[in-house]
Amino acid sequence: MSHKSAKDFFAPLAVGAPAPLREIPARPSRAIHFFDPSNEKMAAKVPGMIGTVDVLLGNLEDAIKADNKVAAREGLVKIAESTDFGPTQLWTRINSLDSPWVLDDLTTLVPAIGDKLDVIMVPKVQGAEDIQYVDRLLAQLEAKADLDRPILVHAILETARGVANVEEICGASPRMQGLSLGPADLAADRKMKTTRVGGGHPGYLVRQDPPKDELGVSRIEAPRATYQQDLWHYTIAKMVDACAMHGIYPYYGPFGDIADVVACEDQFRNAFLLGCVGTWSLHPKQIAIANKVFSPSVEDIAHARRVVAAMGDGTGAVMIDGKMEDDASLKQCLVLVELAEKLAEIDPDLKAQYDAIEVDA
Ligand SMILES: CC(C)(COP(=O)(O)OP(=O)(O)OC[C@H]1O[C@@H](n2cnc3c(N)ncnc32)[C@H](O)[C@@H]1OP(=O)(O)O)[C@@H](O)C(=O)NCCC(=O)NCCSC(=O)C[C@H](O)C(=O)O
Ligand SMILES: [Mg+2]
Repeated sequence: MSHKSAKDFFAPLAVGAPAPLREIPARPSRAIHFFDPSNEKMAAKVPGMIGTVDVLLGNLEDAIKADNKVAAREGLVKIAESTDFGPTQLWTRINSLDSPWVLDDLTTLVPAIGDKLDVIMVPKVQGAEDIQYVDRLLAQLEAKADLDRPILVHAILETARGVANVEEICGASPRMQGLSLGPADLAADRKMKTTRVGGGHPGYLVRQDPPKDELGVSRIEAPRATYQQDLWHYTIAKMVDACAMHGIYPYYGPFGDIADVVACEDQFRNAFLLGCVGTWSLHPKQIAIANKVFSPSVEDIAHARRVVAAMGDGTGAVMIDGKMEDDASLKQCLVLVELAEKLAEIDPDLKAQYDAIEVDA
């Protein structure tokens, strides 16, 4: 595969297109809330969600019936034109690049609402060539629409080839904002034997070793604890590393068991701890879960601030509550403190909680 030379990487791909960003802003995006713009009930809820969710995403791809594709696209244009999104970002998920709808998605949305769209999510990305196609087309459309800032691109990791090519996808364009896991399509593409949209599976487990009898013979029929494992650990970790390497942002994806808010929270928290900055929300009740999980806890921020205060210039080692802290733990604490500061800028409740923390070094 040929790569652009370094000097051309940040050059606009069309005459008159806005200059690419050199750094992707770390805007809070704990929940990317999906809605169907062709569904009147859902669309009616959008204005009331502004300010309560970091990202609203008008979905045009899977979950939208073929007969409603045009209505969804037109519905999104109408909503974007008539709504002030305030602090909430507006994203869309376009149809897949091999579908009959995607060209009209892009050629309709960019001229009509390109100035309001922050990020375009591209599904089923297979490799750098998919991002480069969208990159050039967006530059042409942005130039034609006289936009003054580039629309960013987010890829969904939902094919085996996409996972294998994850690093080149992240580095394919300066528009790349981040990646999400698409566990349902990925499971199908990999021929995993599951039927769910994200989350765990009771069959994916390890079992405690068997106890032995008095002669030292293993009693394999004895009751033994089993521990369910995370089907998505490998892919999320791979995605997090690729994103971190390229200065862009990793997200978990959908959790389809809307009723199981407990397991949803667990899955989101695993992703948060591994380095993801947010997740998808498919139903209004998942927004609060995501906002809670992807905001550092007051306890973690209190501890992180103690470490920052105690470490002074950042060199050497100190003991806090019986544990050694040094440059490496300080850097972890700074990740949390900086995230808390960003979130406090847009979330007054969190700001009040973080401001109430007293640091005794
Ligand atoms: C999952 C749903 C189909 C459930 O819908 P419903 O049965 O209507 O739920 P409720 O009765 O509990 O809804 C209560 C009210 O809330 C409104 N509602 C529901 N969902 C949303 C929403 N996402 N945004 C705004 N408002 C919403 C209902 O209309 C009810 O309103 P009212 O009657 O006036 O009280 C539904 O939630 C849904 O379709 N969600 C989105 C699904 C989606 O986007 N799926 C695609 C993403 S996942 C994916 O693509 C897989 C991925 O790519 C992969 O490969 O892994
Ligand atoms: Mg999918």
